[in-house]
Formats: sequence, structure tokens, C-alpha cells
Amino acid sequence: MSYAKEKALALSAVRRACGLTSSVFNRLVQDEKLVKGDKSPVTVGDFAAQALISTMLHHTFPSDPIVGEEDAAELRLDTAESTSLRERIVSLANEAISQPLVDKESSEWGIGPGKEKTAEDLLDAIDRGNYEGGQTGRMWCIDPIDGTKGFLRGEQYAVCLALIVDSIVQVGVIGCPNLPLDLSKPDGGRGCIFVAVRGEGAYQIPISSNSSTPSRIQIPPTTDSSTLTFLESYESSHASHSTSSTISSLLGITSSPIRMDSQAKYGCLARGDGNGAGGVYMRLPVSGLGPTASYIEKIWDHAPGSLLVEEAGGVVSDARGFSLDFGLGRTLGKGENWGVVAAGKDVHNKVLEAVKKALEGEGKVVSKA
Ligand SMILES: Nc1ncnc2c1ncn2[C@@H]1O[C@H](COP(=O)(O)O)[C@@H](O)[C@H]1OP(=O)(O)O
Ligand SMILES: [Mg+2]
Ligand SMILES: [Mg+2]
Ligand SMILES: [Mg+2]
Repeated sequence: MSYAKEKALALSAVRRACGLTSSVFNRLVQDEKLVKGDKSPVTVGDFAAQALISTMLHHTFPSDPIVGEEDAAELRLDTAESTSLRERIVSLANEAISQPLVDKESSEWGIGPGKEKTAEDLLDAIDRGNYEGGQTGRMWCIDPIDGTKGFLRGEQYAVCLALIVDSIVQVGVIGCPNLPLDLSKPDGGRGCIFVAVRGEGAYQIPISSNSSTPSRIQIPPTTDSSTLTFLESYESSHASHSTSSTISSLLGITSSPIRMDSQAKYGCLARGDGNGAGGVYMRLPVSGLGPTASYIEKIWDHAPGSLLVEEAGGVVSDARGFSLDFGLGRTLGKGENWGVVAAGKDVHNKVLEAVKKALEGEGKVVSKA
């Protein structure tokens, strides 16, 4: 089935949300307007971006449930702090909603001049992200700012949106406002949107140009795992850098890993970044594995990225080789998911063998049932 309308709407929502988060950064972080004890700008950006995306989704597909990272409980409190936070969020979301329509956008999506919403409408939009998820039916998945730490550092973060149907990701869009269009030219143009629809390939579009033709992206076909470059979290508290380093050595890799925040890493893998030979996405828990893992992965952190990589010729699995299951609820499961390993289809098995060896070396037994 075609998801043309879903794709167009998702692209517009993510592009508008990227404009919103960039403006939050410029006004609140770069200008150093933060005062001690102020609510972090990322909170303002998270809530406002989820309000915007959820408003557009609900207007266009009113019966689709939404799994969103944020909820508005904190914004509904009757305190001076909540009131001020709420007012900033309402103003930011309405600014983004009421921007004039550009090419390919439709007034039927509830956006454009004069379409501002009330505070109550916007809080309800945020709370519509409370769906519990599950195996059947359609659902949207929003991570309004993925990689909050990168956002605050002025480095990589991503606005992420996916449509899941019967546990399978069908549409994925990732907006990366700070990502160079070409990673080997860090001083060149910045700001990429990645988009994939199942069966239709993976594409990159410059964020700055709504009308430019999307470029098809693909993982370079290689079977030589020693030429790959690791793509892993910037934060050593989010994913084990030491296990990654062991795996990298086992594969004979000599290049340094690329460390960056957010699902921008999936975009880099999909477009073949890393010394021309492509990359490997590695995300293994800092401690424990499976049922004893230190962190349970959320579906909004992997849904669009996994589809993007698959559509670019890659395979995404956990450390055992199992596919990620997006039908277990809001998370990938406690015990069901053993980290994430993604690579081109010609090297993924070889990478998994090294993962298994490294984890066994750490006393963690990994076998595919
Ligand atoms: N302790 C943790 N372990 C793993 N991931 C985490 C942890 N805490 C937050 N995250 C999430 O990890 C993701 C960032 O990915 P990466 O580590 O690859 O940059 C984000 O979704 C972030 O949430 P958030 O969306 O709130 O930023
Ligand atoms: Mg996230
Ligand atoms: Mg987030
Ligand atoms: Mg968060």
C-alpha cells in the first residue's frame, strides 16, 4: 500500500518541528538567556515540538493513536513555573503551526496563518501521545527531540517520527538540523531530513529546501568488515564504549569510532558515512544484557532509524540477531531486546559473530534460539 499522504505530512511536521527546535536553541541556548533554575530549553523544545507534530497528525488522521515520548502533566500544574513554561510552549508551537504553507504542504493538515491553537488544545495534543502501543493497527511514534544532550551542546540531535502498522515500521522521517549534508565536509551545508517508506528506498533531503529533489541513499556494499567505521552514542552512559571497542578490534577495524547523539547515527549509516566504506551502528547496554540490561530501549528511539537503514540495504537486529519488535508496547521490551546492531546486509552476520564473541568474553552468553 502507498503511504504518500502519511509521508508528505510526516515530512512537513518534522521540517516545521526542526525550525522550532533550531529557534529554541538560538534564542535560549546560544544567546545564553538561560537563568539558573530555569526549565531547560530542551524541555520547552520537547513539549512544543510534540504539540506541533501531534496537532498535525490528529488533524489529518484523527483516529490514529500516537506513542509520544512526552506528556503534559507537568504543564497542567497551577504553579508560576508551570504557567510560564506553558506560555512559552504555546507561543512556540503556535509560531510553528501558523507559518505560511510552502510547496507540498496542505491547509487540510491544520497548519498555516490563522490556525493557532488554544493552550488547552496544545496540552491535549501532547497528551495524545500516551498510547500504550501494541501488536495490531496503526500508530505514530514521536521523539520530538532525540539526543537532548547533543541538542544542548549544539551538536547532533534529531526530530523523529514513524508510522507503525501491525508492528512493522512503514514510514520513517528523521530531521537532523545540525548534521552536515556531507560528513566529510563539516564546514559545508548543514541540516538533513532522512525519509523512508517501506519498499520505496531511503532518501536524504536538505532541510533548507522544501522543493529540492530527494537524493537516494544506500549503504556501500562491502564484505570487508575491517574497513567499516563504528557509529555509536556520544554518551558512554547510554551505550557501552568498551564493548564496542572490543568488537571493533575483533573485526580488525583501525579507524576511530564516530560518536554522535541521536538517530542521526542511523542516517549516517544509511548514507554510507565512514571513510567511504560505510559504518556499523552499535548500541549495547552499559551493564547487563536482556532481562538484566541497565536500560530499556524505547520504540521512538529506533522506529524511523531502523526502517531507514533497512531501506538503504542494511540489517537491524539485537545482539543475538533478532529483529527489533515494535509491537510490544512503548518499549522494545525488558528481556526481549538485547541492544541494537545495524550494518550493511553483506557484513551484518560477520559483525554479529564478533558481538557474540565480545559478549561471551564479558561473561554474557548470547545465542539465537
Ligand atoms: N541511560 C540511558 N541509556 C540509554 N539511552 C538513554 C539513556 N538515557 C536517555 N537515553 C536516550 O538515548 C537516546 C540518545 O541516543 P544516543 O545515546 O544514541 O545519543 C535518547 O533517546 C535518549 O533520550 P532523549 O530522547 O530524551 O534524548
Ligand atoms: Mg530519544
Ligand atoms: Mg527525546
Ligand atoms: Mg527525553
